[in-house]
Amino acid sequence: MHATTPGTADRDEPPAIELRGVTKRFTTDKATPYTALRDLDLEVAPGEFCAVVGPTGCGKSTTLTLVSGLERPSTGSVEVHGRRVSGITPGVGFMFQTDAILPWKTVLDNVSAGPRFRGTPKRQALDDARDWIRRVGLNGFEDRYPHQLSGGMRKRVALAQNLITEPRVILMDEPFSALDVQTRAKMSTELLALWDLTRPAVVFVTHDLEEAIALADTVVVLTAGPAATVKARFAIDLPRPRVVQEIRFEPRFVDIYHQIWEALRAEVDLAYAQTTQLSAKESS
Ligand SMILES: Nc1ncnc2c1ncn2[C@@H]1O[C@H](COP(=O)(O)OP(=O)(O)OP(=O)(O)O)[C@@H](O)[C@H]1O
Repeated sequence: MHATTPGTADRDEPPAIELRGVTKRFTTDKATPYTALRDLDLEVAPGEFCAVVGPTGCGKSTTLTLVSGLERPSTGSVEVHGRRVSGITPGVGFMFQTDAILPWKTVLDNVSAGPRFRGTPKRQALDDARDWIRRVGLNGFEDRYPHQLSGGMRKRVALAQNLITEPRVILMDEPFSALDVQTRAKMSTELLALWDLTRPAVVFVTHDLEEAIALADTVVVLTAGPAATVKARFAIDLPRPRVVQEIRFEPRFVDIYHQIWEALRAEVDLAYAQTTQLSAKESS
């Protein structure tokens, strides 16, 4: 695997995302605070698709909340496009496990809500929303309400809601984990095609190493918590465009999977051992 030249990165441009020496402690009801992350460095270039994997509870979501500005680091710095994050970061889109679409609004109103909130005139916002609804494959569903859509369709609405605002950074926390396996792979391929239209930097958190490799330019492996940090970073040299449903059968994909799994396995085992020890202690 060699270093990638992601997206449309310009040599003089600052990284899209840069975390330097980040430690994050949470205060808990116990006497000592819980250190979720320690001395974590992470850099994502403009246009780069970065997947973050690691054992359960290691701090993947916490890393995203620091980039989004929802949480502040205890020490260290977090920058987006060369600016230190303080408060909610503008120009950043989010997609989480549970979608944030409004049940009482139609698809069209959901997708146009963001631009309207930002002051785009109604007609323009509706035209742009129709364009994005078409791009995510929901032509003809503009007047449906979320409860009238399948899980995959709701994810498409959430994608359109994000992409219509043309974010330069998108943070995704297991966005497709609630979908069945086939829909999930299809959505992943569609995500790559849509990402290619505007090439935002993406940080995609997942438990699924196959999904991470199929999507990303770079896979970052975190260590088991507490005090998680970056264990290793792998550049994924699989050609694009990729069809997620098929790429996992390529011999190169299997090679890469083995290499990354070597790094990840020890952390997963450690996290598992910690959890089982903890529950044994609690039940004794
Ligand atoms: N607000 C908080 N207060 C106290 N502890 C927290 C808080 N948020 C997260 N933590 C702890 O920090 C650690 C990292 O949590 P985080 O949700 O970032 O992990 P994760 O890798 O995303 O987990 P998963 O893979 O299970 O989704 C966990 O031990 C969690 O309990």
